[in-house]
Amino acid sequence: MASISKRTASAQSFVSDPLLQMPKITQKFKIGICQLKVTTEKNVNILNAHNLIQVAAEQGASLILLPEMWNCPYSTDMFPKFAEDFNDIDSAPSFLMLSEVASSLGVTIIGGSIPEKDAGQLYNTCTVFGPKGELKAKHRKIHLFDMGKPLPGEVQFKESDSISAGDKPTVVDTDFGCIGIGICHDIRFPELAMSYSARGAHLICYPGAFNMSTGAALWELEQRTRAVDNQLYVASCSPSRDSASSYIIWGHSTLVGPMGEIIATTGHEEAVLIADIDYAAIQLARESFPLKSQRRDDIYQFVDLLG
Ligand SMILES: NC(=O)CC(=O)C(=O)O
Repeated sequence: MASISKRTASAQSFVSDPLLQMPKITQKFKIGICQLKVTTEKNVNILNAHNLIQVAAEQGASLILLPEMWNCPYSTDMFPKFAEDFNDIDSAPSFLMLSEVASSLGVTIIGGSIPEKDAGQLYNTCTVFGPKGELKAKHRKIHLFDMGKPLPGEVQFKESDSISAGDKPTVVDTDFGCIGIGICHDIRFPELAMSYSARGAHLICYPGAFNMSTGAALWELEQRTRAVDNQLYVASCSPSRDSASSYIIWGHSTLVGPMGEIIATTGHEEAVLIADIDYAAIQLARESFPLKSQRRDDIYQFVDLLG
């Protein structure tokens, strides 16, 4: 509890070239991706997340990623019931558990997302904790999952029925590189990934909960595209599948390398995926395909209004 008041929010770091920053960070490490089973009992979900974070750390992971909405079923009527106010940490057990387990295990946690309540609004929010349990960043999902015409056989979903959209991109400096955060539908916006790359991201983490049709069609494709276009690592983490729920989740949490290659993936059951990241692969990809210097800014330009 005492460490909470010392937390600092220091997202939004702006690094011009990730390769120049490499000596200051750990370049080779294991990521642990916890594809968690989510139930209708919040306390069960918290205990389960705690246990699987511990398993990931015991298997050597120093950076641990959780799924979108890991403390709550992915359903707009559930979000208000499971939401936590991070300004009132005594009533925010999910938030508190992440801080405490990061500190007790000495790991960095990209905390998936949970419903956050703040000033009468709800957000779909990812928190990032450093190895002393300090809150390093908070990302509120920017692009809400409001389906237009559903894909054949698909359920309709309108996230904005209960959630408000965030209004800031999030790039955070950690001991394990500069990490951009997007939540699920955020992955469909290449401009966000490009802006993270331009700010020096080595890795973009996407907690997500694609469903059976969007997952089969697009989950892997979107991750590989964001990775290869930006020549960086992409990690995704989904809840596991519950075939009895109203929104059936695809699963298949994955790590993709900077050439768009799948380094590790899993099926739809609960799993702890451990995979190696080596940022030297970013340099290799960029040496083979020096896209940055080959860009034709005289013909087209990417304008990052916040950059
Ligand atoms: N949770 C989501 O944002 C779901 C999504 O994007 C999808 O395609 O499914």
